Amino acid sequence: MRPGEGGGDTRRTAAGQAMVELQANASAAGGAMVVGLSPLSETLWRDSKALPGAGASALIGDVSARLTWKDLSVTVALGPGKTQTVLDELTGYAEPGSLTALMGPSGSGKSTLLDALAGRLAANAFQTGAVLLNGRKAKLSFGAAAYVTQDDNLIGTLTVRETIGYSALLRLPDKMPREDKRALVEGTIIEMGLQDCADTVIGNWHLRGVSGGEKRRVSIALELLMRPRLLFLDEPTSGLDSSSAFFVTQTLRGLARDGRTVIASIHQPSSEVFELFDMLFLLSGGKTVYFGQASQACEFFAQAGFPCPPLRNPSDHFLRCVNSDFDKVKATLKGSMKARKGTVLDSGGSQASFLMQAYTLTKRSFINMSRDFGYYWLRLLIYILVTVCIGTIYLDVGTKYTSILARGACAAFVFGFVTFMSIGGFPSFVEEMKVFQRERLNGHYGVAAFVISNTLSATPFLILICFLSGTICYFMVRLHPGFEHYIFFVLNLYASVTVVESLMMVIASVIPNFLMGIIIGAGIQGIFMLVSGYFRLPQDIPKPFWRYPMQYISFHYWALQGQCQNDLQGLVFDNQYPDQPKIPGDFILKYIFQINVERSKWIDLSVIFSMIFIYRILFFLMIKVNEDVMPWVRGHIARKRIQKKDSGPTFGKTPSLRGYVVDPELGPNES
Ligand SMILES: Nc1ncnc2c1ncn2[C@@H]1O[C@H](COP(=O)(O)OP(=O)(O)OP(=O)(O)O)[C@@H](O)[C@H]1O
Repeated sequence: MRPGEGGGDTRRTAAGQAMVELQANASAAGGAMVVGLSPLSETLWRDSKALPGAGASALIGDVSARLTWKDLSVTVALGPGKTQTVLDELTGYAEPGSLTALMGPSGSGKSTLLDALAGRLAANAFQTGAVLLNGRKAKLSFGAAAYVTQDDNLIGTLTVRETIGYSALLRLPDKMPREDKRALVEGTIIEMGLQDCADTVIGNWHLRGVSGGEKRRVSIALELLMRPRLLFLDEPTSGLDSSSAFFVTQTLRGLARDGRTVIASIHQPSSEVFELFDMLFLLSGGKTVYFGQASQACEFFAQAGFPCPPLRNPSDHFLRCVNSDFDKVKATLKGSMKARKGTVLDSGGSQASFLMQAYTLTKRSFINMSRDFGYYWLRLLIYILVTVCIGTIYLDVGTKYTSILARGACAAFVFGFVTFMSIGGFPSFVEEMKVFQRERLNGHYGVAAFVISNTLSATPFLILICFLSGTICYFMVRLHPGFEHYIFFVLNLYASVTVVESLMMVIASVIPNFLMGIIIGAGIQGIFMLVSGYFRLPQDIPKPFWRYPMQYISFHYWALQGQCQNDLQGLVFDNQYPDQPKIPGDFILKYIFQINVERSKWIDLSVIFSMIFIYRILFFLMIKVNEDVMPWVRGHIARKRIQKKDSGPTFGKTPSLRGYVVDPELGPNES
């Protein structure tokens, strides 16, 4: 039995079994029914733009996707006046029910061709030529076509079933009954052969989960939920051992046999994997080397004088040989390009409402955090440990003369270093950010739902962490006695930790890279700490830049100002010498710590809460800017570069295929 399988969830197992039977019945009936769905869902299923055609039969016929591309060229802008032709006048097609392999040496343009066909080229890349869907020019978008990237961006703490289940809730229409969504999830699990690991977690750095091949299949399953008619996969077998690669490709072949059009870029498949492909598009230096039946490629190469030696893997052989018989391919294709005009594929993003998205994202994020040892449990432990250390060092700090500095240092450490530890949540934010980008819950609502869910899901954990560690610290150090002072201390701690989290999320939205994000986050916080008023007194901090505006945008400054007031105001301290009068806290605040006692500590706290709000808005805006504005800016810059290049000298032209001499044993050499 696999970990997590348990055997307790008999209902699910029964549902799975039912789906197998239903699928078998459906196949027996020629695939004429949409398996396991109620009449309402069946109608929704057929009517919905996002769910075009489920099951084998629905895909074949008027909703099938026939993709053709003609004289497709892609040029990328590399720098001022520098461009590169990555794809050079490629022509080809992909039929419904077929599995097409895009093959070629590294850098030959496989991923670029896949991106161009899927309509997701980088902003600095420009495409000419036509990509036709069922004989018409159409923008391929989410829902009509699915794209599985090389990276499996999944949440490591969720099981396979949960991962697919949440994705279904996030994207399928609210009107579809839950049981039908569940049936669809179970059907997809079966379709992708994931039954055995359905209750196993995906896995992450500290959690052993499903295998690499199973992860790939989960990524494909997530895209299949929307029943796309066209499926693009970028190197679906990369990083897999030969048996996993075979199984993944076999699954893709099964999906193609259900009437889908499946196109996958693949580097160097084994002969068994290669045999599973129907069509082969072989590229070299951005040009077509071979396009046709994969099974006839060996013969084609043999006729051209490059027979595949016995026992050699055909794909190895093809990659070594380069054939320039492009005209023949073009002629073969001429007829197929005149295919009758068919249905325009509808596009559509998530069909779930804003509330459903916000609710599902919050629940999923909450479950993820509660299972994520690093984000929550380890952090809780370290917070408690550190606050016990603080409590021991400043134990019963008292009101002696030396306690004045001790109280200030204690506050600076708690609101500087302890809140700084919130940076530990960054890997979790990056993971969620990447999953969000894969899910493409586009539009203002999708982004708003993501931002809200992030805030809501983290709140209970942060409250608990701050309540526990704040209470330990407050009572061990014996800070200013009184309920109001205790509550202020805990709230100030909560606000400070949350504001750091919010800042880190803004950083994650711009730089979704663990190491870089943590270094940048640590740097920003270090600077904020420096101007907090503890390391240099507030009025001594140089005015331009450091005081205005840096000090005022540093949340450490507001947290420390508030806490010092909370801790010292109303207390009386011993003087340096016993014969001198006692020193009131207000005097210390005003003349030693240079704190404005006229301003209420609650105002300081409100400023931090406002900062949390501002950071969340900034988080929303950054995602929108990244989604909507940045591609436009990059595209504009690249266009300018290409225009400059066109009027200047030529650089970086891809070498012509005709410039190659082919040695059947050694492969191509440039002459
Ligand atoms: N947006 C881009 N900007 C700059 N160069 C690009 C861009 N897209 C592709 N290229 C260049 O085009 C060439 C082909 O890249 P592509 O990723 O399509 O190749 P590939 O065949 O998929 O390679 P691999 O098998 O190594 O992934 C490479 O030299 C790459 O650097």
